[in-house]
Amino acid sequence: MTQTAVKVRGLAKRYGEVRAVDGIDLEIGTGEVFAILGPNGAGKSTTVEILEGYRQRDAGEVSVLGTDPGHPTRLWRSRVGIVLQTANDTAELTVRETIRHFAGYYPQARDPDALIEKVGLTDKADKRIRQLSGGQRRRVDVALGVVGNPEVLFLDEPTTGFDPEARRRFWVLIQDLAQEGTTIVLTTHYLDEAEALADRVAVITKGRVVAEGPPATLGGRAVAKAQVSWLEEGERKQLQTGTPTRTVVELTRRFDGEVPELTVTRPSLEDIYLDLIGSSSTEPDDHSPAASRSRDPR
Ligand SMILES: Nc1ncnc2c1ncn2[C@@H]1O[C@H](COP(=O)(O)OP(=O)(O)OP(=O)(O)O)[C@@H](O)[C@H]1O
Repeated sequence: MTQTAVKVRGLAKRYGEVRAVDGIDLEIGTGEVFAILGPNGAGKSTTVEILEGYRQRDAGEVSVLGTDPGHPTRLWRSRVGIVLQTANDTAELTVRETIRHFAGYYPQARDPDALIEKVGLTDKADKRIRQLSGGQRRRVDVALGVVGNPEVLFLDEPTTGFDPEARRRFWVLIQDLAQEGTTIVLTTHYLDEAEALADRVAVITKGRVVAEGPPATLGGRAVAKAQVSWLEEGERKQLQTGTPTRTVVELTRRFDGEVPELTVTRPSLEDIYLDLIGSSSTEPDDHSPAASRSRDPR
């Protein structure tokens, strides 16, 4: 890791009796894409909202770009990008008007039309926000999160409601931003998204980090046993093995060539994730604190 963009030590936050965040440590390097995974109610949004400066913590140390988000300055805010839940305060403005309007708040804003193109809304640029579909509005939200050219970008479930093509387009946008050196912190329930985008992931359950690492090696994934499966005398056979190549060689000899319906698989990120969270998922309350946040970036 080069420089540290986000540092969290012993972070804690309670809501009454609920320990939403219960001693989280994180360190995210400049330019890293970091995904926070976890079941509903695990404490992801609370953590991200504290990092964004939208929620006060009870305990712990937090630094984002060297500043405590509990005491944000105006300059710090202009260096941090946040994708808020869809708000309706610009519903009567067009996509272009909205993005131009918010670009005006930032010293080093992106070119609004280039950004509209990047999020795939060029043909909707002159439509009013209220005329857009849910997924299209979400793309406007993402555009507003990056319009200020932030050094750190926080994305809380950014692609919920996107169609598959919009998700892929969003991934390309995130990869572009990462290439430009933007540090990106995202929460997601899509494990393929974490796998495609993240350099490292942290899995949170009940307000604690239970595993952390690159998606390819998380929770011992890289050294987990492979499953070899084939068809023999009309029956599906399966074998868990740490040496799948040797097994395949033996099978090839035995069958004297092609092994019927041979597959070799290793645990997916989803398998590992489900193992990690076990039965510890907590039920969500049906409130959405983020929905009431203001979009004004000042
Ligand atoms: N404003 C609040 N008041 C009271 N309890 C809250 C509040 N916000 C969150 N909680 C509780 O804190 C816990 C963590 O919630 P949080 O929204 O951080 O989880 P999450 O991991 O983001 O969940 P999800 O995946 O469902 O968005 C949950 O038990 C939730 O019910």
